[in-house]
Amino acid sequence: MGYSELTREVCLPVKQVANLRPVQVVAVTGGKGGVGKTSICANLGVSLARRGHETMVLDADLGLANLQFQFGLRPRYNLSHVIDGSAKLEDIILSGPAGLKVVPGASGLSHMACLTRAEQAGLIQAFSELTMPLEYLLVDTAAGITPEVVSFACAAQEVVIVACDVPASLADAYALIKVLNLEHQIGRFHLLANMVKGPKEGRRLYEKLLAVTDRFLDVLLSYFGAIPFDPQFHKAVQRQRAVVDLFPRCASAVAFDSLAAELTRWPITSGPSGFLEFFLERSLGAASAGERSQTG
Ligand SMILES: Nc1ncnc2c1ncn2[C@@H]1O[C@H](COP(=O)(O)OP(=O)(O)OP(=O)(O)O)[C@@H](O)[C@H]1O
Repeated sequence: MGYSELTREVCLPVKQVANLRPVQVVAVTGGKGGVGKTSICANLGVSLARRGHETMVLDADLGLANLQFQFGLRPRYNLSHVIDGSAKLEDIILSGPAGLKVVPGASGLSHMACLTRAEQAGLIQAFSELTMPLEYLLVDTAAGITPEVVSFACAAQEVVIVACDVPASLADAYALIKVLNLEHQIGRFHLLANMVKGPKEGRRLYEKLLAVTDRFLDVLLSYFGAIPFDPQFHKAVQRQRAVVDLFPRCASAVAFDSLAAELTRWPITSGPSGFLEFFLERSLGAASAGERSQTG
């Protein structure tokens, strides 16, 4: 099915794909630019893939995509071709390190940064058509609190907030959590502290944010973990390689491996969330299979 048909179909009831397992969809966001969302998505994705999990990363920074550069990939087709109908989603997926699947976004196309709601919905819905085996989808969002960032966060089951220990990052992280909670009823977030000096600083950063969210919002903010500031990390980014691939024993690579292990312990929430979701059919399929096994 082409993209335009999907866009037209988006308000219709979805069909169920019962035999495919649900996909854990994790949005990586943070409000402030430059806190490390893209490189975290890339390295967490490779770490999950290296642990043997079928993993895909999606560059959802629609106007200024750069996830593919983390792997030195030069895609011919990207999401803009899916949206204009000249390519299908499955045809633009690239293979990265350890078999990681990479969905390249478009760069330098201003119209991509302001998709209509129907286009955003069609894009999210297009993932439900993929029939390949998949366990994790990591969604690298743009900076800011734009309608796209909000749509992609709402379409994921888990939202990871990346923050650094600078006032602007903490303020933006709080503002994003507030908007997602008060305007979109998202109640569960995971804090990932990046570029910290050590584990204690990561935890302190979490506690600072928690003090504010506990005081003013009704949300569950859990601590995902920390990634240290690591010159090797930056070196790997400059060489367009994943740090977990290039320097697997350096401090940040070790942190990514434990974060990947931690992520695999998160329960998969299946069943409709009330929002348009990535892989909705698989989720509905799993929910109805669960009902069948309970009643059967
Ligand atoms: N833990 C770290 N140690 C050292 N450098 C880091 C670390 N995390 C990120 N960086 C560096 O910070 C810069 C910004 O990272 P990145 O592009 O991933 O951020 P971003 O949040 O995706 O940015 P944008 O909002 O522009 O999309 C990169 O040069 C990256 O190498």
